[in-house]
Amino acid sequence: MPPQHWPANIRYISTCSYHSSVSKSTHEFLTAKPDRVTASAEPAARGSSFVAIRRISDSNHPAFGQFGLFATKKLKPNTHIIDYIGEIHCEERDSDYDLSLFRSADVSVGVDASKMGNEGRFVNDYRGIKDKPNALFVEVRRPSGELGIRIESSGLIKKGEEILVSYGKAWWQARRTVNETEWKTNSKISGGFSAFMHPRLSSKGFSSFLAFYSCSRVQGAQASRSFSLHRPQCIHNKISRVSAKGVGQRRSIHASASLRSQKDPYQVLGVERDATASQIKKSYFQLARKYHPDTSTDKSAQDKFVEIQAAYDILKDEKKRQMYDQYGATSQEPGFDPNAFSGFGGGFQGFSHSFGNSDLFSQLFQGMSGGRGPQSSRGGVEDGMTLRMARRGDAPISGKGNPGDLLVRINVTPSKDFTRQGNNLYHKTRIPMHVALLGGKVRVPTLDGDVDVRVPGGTQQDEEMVLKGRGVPSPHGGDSGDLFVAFSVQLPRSLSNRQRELIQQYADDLEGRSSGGTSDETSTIDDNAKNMKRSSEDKAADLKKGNEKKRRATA
Ligand SMILES: C[S@@+](CC[C@H](N)C(=O)[O-])C[C@H]1O[C@@H](n2cnc3c(N)ncnc32)[C@H](O)[C@@H]1O
Repeated sequence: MPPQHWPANIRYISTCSYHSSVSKSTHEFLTAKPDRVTASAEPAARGSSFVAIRRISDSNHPAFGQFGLFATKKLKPNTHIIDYIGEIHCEERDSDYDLSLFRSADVSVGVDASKMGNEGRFVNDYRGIKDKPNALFVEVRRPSGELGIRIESSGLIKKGEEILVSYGKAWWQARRTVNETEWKTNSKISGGFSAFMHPRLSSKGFSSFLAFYSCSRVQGAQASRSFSLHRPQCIHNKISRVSAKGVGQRRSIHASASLRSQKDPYQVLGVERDATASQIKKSYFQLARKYHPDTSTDKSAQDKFVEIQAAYDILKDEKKRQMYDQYGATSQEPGFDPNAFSGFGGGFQGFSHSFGNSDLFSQLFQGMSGGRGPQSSRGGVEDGMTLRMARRGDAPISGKGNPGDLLVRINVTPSKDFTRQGNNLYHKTRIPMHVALLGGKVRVPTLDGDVDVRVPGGTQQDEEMVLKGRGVPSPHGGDSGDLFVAFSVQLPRSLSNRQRELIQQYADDLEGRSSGGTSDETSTIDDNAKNMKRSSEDKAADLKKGNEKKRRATA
């Protein structure tokens, strides 16, 4: 029976439902039968006994008019209040009730209670209501083996008090940002933890979010973990605010020890070297299920789970796998570049390859803030783009497992030389009138330094010349863009007498008149203007005379 105030258009369910977007292997993983039931003898999914849905009638409440979840009795700290029940799916959804359940490099699972769920869907965020939350989302393996999320009290909750959690700063930031402007162009979004899926993200935003999330998420899971944890030491896109020194220090704590101790991924996953992608995936899911720290009784489950993740990380990625096959474990080290010293790094990848092992972050910082780092400026990165550097993020809070990913949000400093459209660059160069008329050379900046460009005689104002391949390299490894050079013809503001005489001759010649005399003074722009006026008056007079002649001849 649905509880009081349950909305008629939403299905009330007491156990999670699985959407068709959840693949068989993901489903198996999410519902893994534990080797041994470790959880207490609590009900499979706690229902409504501790909570009631109430309409928010306080006009000062930010969710005024909506509903909230209230305690029906006094709840001690760490009480399992209610499970968050909804539809488990692997889709990108536009829902404010979509809680993030599990995320790996290639699957993202949410529990969405927008169309079906239980009372848990009515829990509000504490912001604007209380100083801090009194409850939190906790990930659990239910006694049935099902992976789920429940709401637990973090402190004492009085009878009648609203149960409030934290959705995570990132969720609110994303929500605000998405409402205000497009995600793509926003550079203010900081990473951070978000319990809910970010609302209304474009595909691009969504994948960025996944990456942000993977930085925060504790991998190599513990039996239960807080979903409201915000990890301030995570560094995302705020590179420009952090000193190179500070960044370097932080980084050194989490140097890629796990990478260095990497075992043969084929052996770890128990597959042949020529295994297909689906064989690898299958084996990964089997092993991940077997050694999941929540359910496995194996003492070394945690370490094995981490190894399995790391191995899969390489073998699921065609490029990484190819590199591993060719160059071995070193190829997975940060900064490894098979084409070292062979010139440009090749766009996106070149960017990450450009960092050596010594001090990745300070180099990164220099590259980013200077904006002239050869790899970053040639790498084809764009303003607002996020570079993901696998496992260069923070270490798991548990101390075990792979580090998260480092996401670097690029803020490209505008260039004074170029404007950019896609991979093409535009540069406007001034040329003197005589060069425009007679032809010549002009020095033009390019990403590789200044070059001489030949200007053809008779070049018109704003005419463009294309320097093929001198634009920005494609971040995806394709052709570089072009550099378009637009010519701006500069007219002299003043002429010497001789120059004026010559121009006059030119004008007379053009207009079929004999040359006039000159004075000894240097003409100014005003003189020129007067001359121009005079010359057009002359022209008009000539025309009049000509017409007169014509008329007479006709008559
Ligand atoms: C998971 S639902 C919570 C239940 C919701 N109040 C209802 O009646 O359906 C999340 C939505 O509740 C609202 N909400 C929750 N906490 C809020 C807060 N602190 N301030 C403003 N709105 C809040 C927002 O509209 C948000 O999208």
